[in-house]
Amino acid sequence: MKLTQRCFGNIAKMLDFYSQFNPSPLSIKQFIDFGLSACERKSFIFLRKELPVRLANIMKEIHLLPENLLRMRSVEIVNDLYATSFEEIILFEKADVNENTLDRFCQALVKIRNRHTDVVQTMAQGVLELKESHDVDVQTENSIQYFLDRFYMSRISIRMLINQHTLLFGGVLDCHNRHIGCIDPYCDVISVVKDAYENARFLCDQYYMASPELVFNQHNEMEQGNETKIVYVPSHLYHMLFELFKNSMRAVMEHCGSDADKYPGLKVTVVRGKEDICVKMSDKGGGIPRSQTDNLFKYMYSTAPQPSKSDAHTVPLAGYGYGLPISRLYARYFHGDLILLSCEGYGTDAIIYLKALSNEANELLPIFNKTSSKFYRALP
Ligand SMILES: CS(=O)(=O)N1CCC(Oc2ccc(-c3c(C(=O)NC[C@H]4CC[C@H](C(=O)O)CC4)noc3-c3cc(Cl)c(O)cc3O)cc2)CC1
Repeated sequence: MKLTQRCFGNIAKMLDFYSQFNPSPLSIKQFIDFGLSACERKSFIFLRKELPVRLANIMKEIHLLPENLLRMRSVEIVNDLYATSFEEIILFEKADVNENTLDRFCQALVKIRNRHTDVVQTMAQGVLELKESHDVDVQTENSIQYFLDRFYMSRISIRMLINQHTLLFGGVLDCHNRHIGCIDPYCDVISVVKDAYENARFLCDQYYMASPELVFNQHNEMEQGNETKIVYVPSHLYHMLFELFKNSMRAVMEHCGSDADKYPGLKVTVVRGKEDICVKMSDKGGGIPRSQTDNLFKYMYSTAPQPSKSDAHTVPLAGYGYGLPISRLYARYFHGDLILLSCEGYGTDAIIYLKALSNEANELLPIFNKTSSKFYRALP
């Protein structure tokens, strides 16, 4: 049954109910402290309210999108996925808290996570469908940029909550694993840098038959001489670094030409300060004009026909067009950032800023309210 038919039923009332609550941001410290106490009942009671709140907040924004985007087939598919998941979660609203309920809840979370696996690509397809069927003015493009940043941030946060619960209580316990859910309390930044480099280098070698070397150093202002560790989600850090390495390698190889006998290395500097941990990646890939830098973060600018699976090996370093904007969302999710400083004619520095202290690394969550609604209301 399509969303529209369901929307006139009970779901519309429940959406209004849950969207009146603001999402409750958690810090990495709270995730860790909760994970160490590991009480499944408490987690269930928190999530059976918080997940519908986060889903309802972003669903209300989806419904405010410009008609011509909302009617794109792929956007309708995403809309229905969210409605289905919302309906499944609110079934637990008044459930008895017992073993059976807790098991069914875990299973429901896994089912929801799997259902939403391809949402990034599906939404990108929706944007492509809009570009190919309508003229998109600057105002609409800006509203799509605003919405997608909030939509993907919401998705990152919902998957974080689901992953923590299913990893902590989903049954596969590995007592040798020091991770708390998907968080590593002692994440070694340099080892994630090396992992991301090796995987990006593999793709670069496949396509260009060569790749730039990695040169790295670290400076620990707080514990001189010690390696930089952070309480963080390694997979988030890896995603950001892998994207930046692909971009730097592509720039260097294209700038120097694939017949060069030597390529300028990629320099990575990791700095542990009092408040920030910075990971700076510097390349001599020729850089981009300042006038073009912002475009690299634009979903509409970079949305291109998705490489088919068979093409994936032909242009391995080009993403679906969302790699960089979503990497910036991962950095911002726990109150960090990702910035580009390019010098046209020379090269580009990309800096990832992360919060050094886990109690300052708070989730940054989109909130549906009059302000955000106004942003959409002006749209045609
Ligand atoms: C949306 S996405 O996330 O999916 N994604 C964004 C990334 C894009 O691929 C790339 C990759 C590299 C570059 C690039 C160039 C470059 O290409 N210069 C040469 C052109 C300079 C303008 C010039 C013009 O004026 O048009 C035409 C040549 N120079 O410096 C970089 C660079 C960029 C990033 Cl972000 C970086 O981290 C490191 C870098 O060295 C650009 C684009 C795929 C899509």
